[in-house]
Amino acid sequence: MATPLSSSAASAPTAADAPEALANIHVVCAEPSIANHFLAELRDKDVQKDSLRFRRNLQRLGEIIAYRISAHLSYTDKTIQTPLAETTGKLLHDFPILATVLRAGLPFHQGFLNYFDQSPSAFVAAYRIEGTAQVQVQVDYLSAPSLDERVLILADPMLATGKSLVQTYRAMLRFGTPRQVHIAAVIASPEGLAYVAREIPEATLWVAAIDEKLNEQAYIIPGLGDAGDLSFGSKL
Ligand SMILES: O=P(O)(O)OC[C@H]1O[C@H](OP(=O)(O)OP(=O)(O)O)[C@H](O)[C@@H]1O
Ligand SMILES: O=c1cc[nH]c(=O)[nH]1
Repeated sequence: MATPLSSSAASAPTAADAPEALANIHVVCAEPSIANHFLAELRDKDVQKDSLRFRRNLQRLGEIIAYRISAHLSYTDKTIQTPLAETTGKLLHDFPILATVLRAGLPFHQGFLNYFDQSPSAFVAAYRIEGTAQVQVQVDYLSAPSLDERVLILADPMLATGKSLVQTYRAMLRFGTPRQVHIAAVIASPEGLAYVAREIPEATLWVAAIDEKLNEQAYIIPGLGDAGDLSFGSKL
């Protein structure tokens, strides 16, 4: 099912929102792991010249967060016959629906799909309208299966103001009510993360890192720049 959607502006998040005070937020790079290495490469303007590596690092962080989320899903015992004996395996009860936001979401999404290989996907075209005083997001196109009673993972690498994720999620609810919601990003601003946590309290949030702030153009500082352009080339 594919539906064109109209634009709307959500109320602006403020820096006074403190994500530290909010439960349900997992910060993957808070502990040492290879995820920190992938994130450091994503941020490095010299390494960014290699767009293949940039996309692959987004994908690898998608894989890592997918693995972390998998610990929160349900499994069913199944009898398995090996070549030598019978044993019991645990199979994922139902594969989550994987939703992402074009364009920058695509490599991150692929990381989730690498692990949740039987998952259906949902795609949203959303973009920030340039030249407005406050960030406004246009949601143009949404293609999704039924979300009723499913686990939904909504993944977008950059969580700046949080408006893209909040508007995308609201638009997606036209396709049903999920029983569990996970929202994943690579880099979040403190105010954007607090905004998403406030507007979507039913979601568990997963981020690789929480950065310092947004700049006047609502870009994340230090951030990594424009994830869509770095993945796929600059827009006109
Ligand atoms: O939290 P927000 O303030 O809404 O910003 C985040 C959005 O910005 C990026 O997309 P972008 O608008 O750069 O589009 P692109 O992927 O097409 O380059 C990113 O992938 C998010 O969708
Ligand atoms: O810092 C930001 C903010 C929005 N989108 C990006 O790609 N980067």
